[in-house]
Amino acid sequence: QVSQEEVSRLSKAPIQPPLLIHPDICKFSFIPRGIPPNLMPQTIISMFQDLGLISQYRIRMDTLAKFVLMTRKGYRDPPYHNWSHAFAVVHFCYLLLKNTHATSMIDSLEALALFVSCLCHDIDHRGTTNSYQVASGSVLAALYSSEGSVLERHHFAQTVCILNTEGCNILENLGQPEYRRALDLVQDIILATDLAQHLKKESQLKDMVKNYDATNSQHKLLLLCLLMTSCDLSDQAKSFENSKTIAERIYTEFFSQGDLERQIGRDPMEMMDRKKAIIPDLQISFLTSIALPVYRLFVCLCACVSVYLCVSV
Ligand SMILES: Cc1nc2ccc(C(=O)N[C@]34C[C@H]5C[C@H](C[C@H](C5)C3)C4)cc2n2c(-c3ccccc3Cl)nnc12
Ligand SMILES: [Mg+2]
Ligand SMILES: [Zn+2]
Repeated sequence: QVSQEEVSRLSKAPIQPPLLIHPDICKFSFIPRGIPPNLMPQTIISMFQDLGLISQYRIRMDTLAKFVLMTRKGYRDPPYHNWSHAFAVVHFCYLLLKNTHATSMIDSLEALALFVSCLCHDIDHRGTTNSYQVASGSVLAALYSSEGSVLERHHFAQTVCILNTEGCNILENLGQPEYRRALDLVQDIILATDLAQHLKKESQLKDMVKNYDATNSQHKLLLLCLLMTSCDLSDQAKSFENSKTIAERIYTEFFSQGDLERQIGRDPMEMMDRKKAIIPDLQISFLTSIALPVYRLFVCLCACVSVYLCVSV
C-alpha cells in the first residue's frame, strides 16, 4: 500500500510541462536516469497530461497519483528490471507517441494501452528469466508455465491487481467496451515483451511493415507489439556509455541467475555463466540479431507510412 499523505501530495502538486522538469526530456538522446528518482512519479503524470490522456479518459488526479505510486511499489530492486527501467521505457514511449507517425497509425485508446503497458510491463520482476522460473519450480511457473511467458503473465496479473485496488483504477471512466478493449490490449502488449515470442513473430512483423493496413486489427496489434519492444530495448538506442552501463546491469542479473542455477545443479546458458560469457561478443550478437532488426522494422514502417500519408493526403 501507499500512504494517503503521499497520494494527496502527488495529486495536489501542479502538473509541470515535461520541458520544465528537464529541458532535454523531449530528445531521443536524453537519458531518463537524468531525472532524480523522487521526481519520476510526477514526470509520468506530466507525460500523461502532455499526451492528452488525462482529459480524454477523464482520469481523476488522485486515482492517477495512487496508480503510479502503487506501480512504483510493485517493482522490486534487481540490478536491471527495476523502477528506473520502467521509467526509461515509459519515457521512450512518450517520445514515440510525441514525435513519430505512430500517432497516425494507432488510435488514442491504443496509445493509452501502450503507455500504461510500458509503465507496468515488468512489475514484480525478480531479476531471473522465464526458463529459470520453470527450472526452479517457482510459484509463478506453477501458475503460468502451461501457457508460457511466465513472467509476463505475472506482470499483467499484477497490473490488473493494481487497477482493482481501491482508488487506483485509472480506466474507471472508460465505457464498458473501451475498458474491455484497453485491458485486452494491455495484456497482449505486456505478453509481447517476452523476447522469445517477439522472435517467433519476426516474419509477421516484416509482412506488417511492408503492407501496413490500418484497418487490419492484426497489423495494429503487431505494430503495438513492435512499439513496445522498441521501448523495452530503448536503452540500446542511446549513447554507447548508456548502453554499456545498462548491459552491465543486465549481465549482473544474468550472472546472479547463473550462480543460482549452479546451486540447483543446472548448467547455466553461456550468457548467464560468468565463467564463460564474453559480454562484448554477446552484446554484438544481441544488437545485430535482436535489437537492430527491431529499430530497422520501425524505421521502415515510418517510411512506408509517410509515403502512404503523402499519397492519401
Ligand atoms: C542489452 C540487452 N541484452 C540482452 C541480451 C539477451 C537477452 C535475452 O533475453 N536473450 C534471449 C535469447 C534467446 C531467445 C530469447 C529467450 C532466451 C533465449 C534469452 C531472448 C535480453 C537482453 N536485453 C533486454 C531484455 C529484453 C526483454 C526481456 C529481458 C531482457 Cl534482459 N533488454 N536489453 C537487453
Ligand atoms: Mg520483461
Ligand atoms: Zn522490460
